[in-house]
Amino acid sequence: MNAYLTVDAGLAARGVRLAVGVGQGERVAVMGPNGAGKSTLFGLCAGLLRPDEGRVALGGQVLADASGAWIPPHRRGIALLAQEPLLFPHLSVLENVAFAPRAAGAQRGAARAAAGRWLEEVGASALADRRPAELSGGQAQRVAIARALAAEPRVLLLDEPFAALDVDAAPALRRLLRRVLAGRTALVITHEPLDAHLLADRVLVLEGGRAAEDGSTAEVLERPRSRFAAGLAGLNLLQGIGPAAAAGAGTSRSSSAAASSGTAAGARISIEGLGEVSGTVPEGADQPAGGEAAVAVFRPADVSVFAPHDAPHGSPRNVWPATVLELEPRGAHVRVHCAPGTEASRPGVAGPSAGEASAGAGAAAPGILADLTPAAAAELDLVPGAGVVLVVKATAVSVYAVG
Ligand SMILES: Nc1ncnc2c1ncn2[C@@H]1O[C@H](COP(=O)(O)OP(=O)(O)OP(=O)(O)O)[C@@H](O)[C@H]1O
Repeated sequence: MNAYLTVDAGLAARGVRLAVGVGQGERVAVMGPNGAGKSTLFGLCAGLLRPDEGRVALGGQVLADASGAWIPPHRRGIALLAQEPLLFPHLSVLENVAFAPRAAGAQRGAARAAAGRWLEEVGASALADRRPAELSGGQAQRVAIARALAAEPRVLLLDEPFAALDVDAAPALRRLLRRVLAGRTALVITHEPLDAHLLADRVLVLEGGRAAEDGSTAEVLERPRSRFAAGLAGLNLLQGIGPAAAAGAGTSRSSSAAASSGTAAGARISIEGLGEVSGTVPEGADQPAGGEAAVAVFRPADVSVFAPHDAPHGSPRNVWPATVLELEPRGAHVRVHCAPGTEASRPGVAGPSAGEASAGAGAAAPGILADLTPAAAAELDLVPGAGVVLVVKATAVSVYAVG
């Protein structure tokens, strides 16, 4: 791996084993559910944790390895910006920022001059003489950013930089970070897809202590491979497998099947509890192969909901009986959470048993979200437990291999 920062390391006690490379000047959004290993990744980089497997290296220098090599945190050239600003309460804002160049050996005057420049950079010059207790959350975070940058770090680690801020303070800080992170090597833990788009070139999704997805921000959020990333992007994602070789289609299924039809590459995948799902293979994605892992991805807004007796028939549509689990008002629309399957499953659509359906999302049959107008939801008289039929056109479903 030709990377500037390399974390090919693990901590067995935490069930974390990561192999991640970050290029110089690359900005990576680190995302994942609670306990996925995001903080552990930061701890390994910053020198707060020692790996018991593998190594962490920066610019060709080993920072830590399982055999005991160890560069202490303050000599790594890695700055960690925590959720809380963590300023020294007894120092002025200027002195807080000057602390980093001072610690690196700069003379007092030079350190204060550098601090002044960084405060200007983050738009906080007017705060120079205040104490941290006299700052708002947003102001304190600006000062913390100036202090992190004043250390001239080789790598900047930001742990949910807006988490502790008022919603009002976040947009300005987001703009500031977008500007100051340009061209820097940075990792940002965030739960916000917006931040992944604005602050990062790449998204790394961790799940269960492993990297589950790693790709350009657009790729991961527009063509997710995991349910977690699909959820971030506000998309439905059903996991399945490519079809067994279709009758008469030979054994090798490739994009030639679609190419020969002269239309967008169409494909079907099999989903446990739902049966076959039809969709199209997006440009650049891989055609699902027989028996290999594949996903079907579609927007909640593309899911139509019908009363059971009103459902339209015929291809090229996906038609799934389902049970309403929950209605979630979301301003201009209502998000309907559904579990596919009812006792009265339609012929040709293999629904899960009622028991599976009531287990809801996360069970064998995954949950499906549909966005309706409030008027449509009212007209259908939707309530939790109601039986419905979900219909999604094949053209609205992306299917692709994720193996
Ligand atoms: N101090 C600790 N001691 C032992 N195990 C820990 C400790 N902190 C975290 N873990 C475990 O290590 C694993 C990774 O946790 P980590 O804190 O890195 O996840 P995270 O993605 O940062 O989660 P969150 O979003 O909740 O902060 C989890 O299984 C967690 O339970």
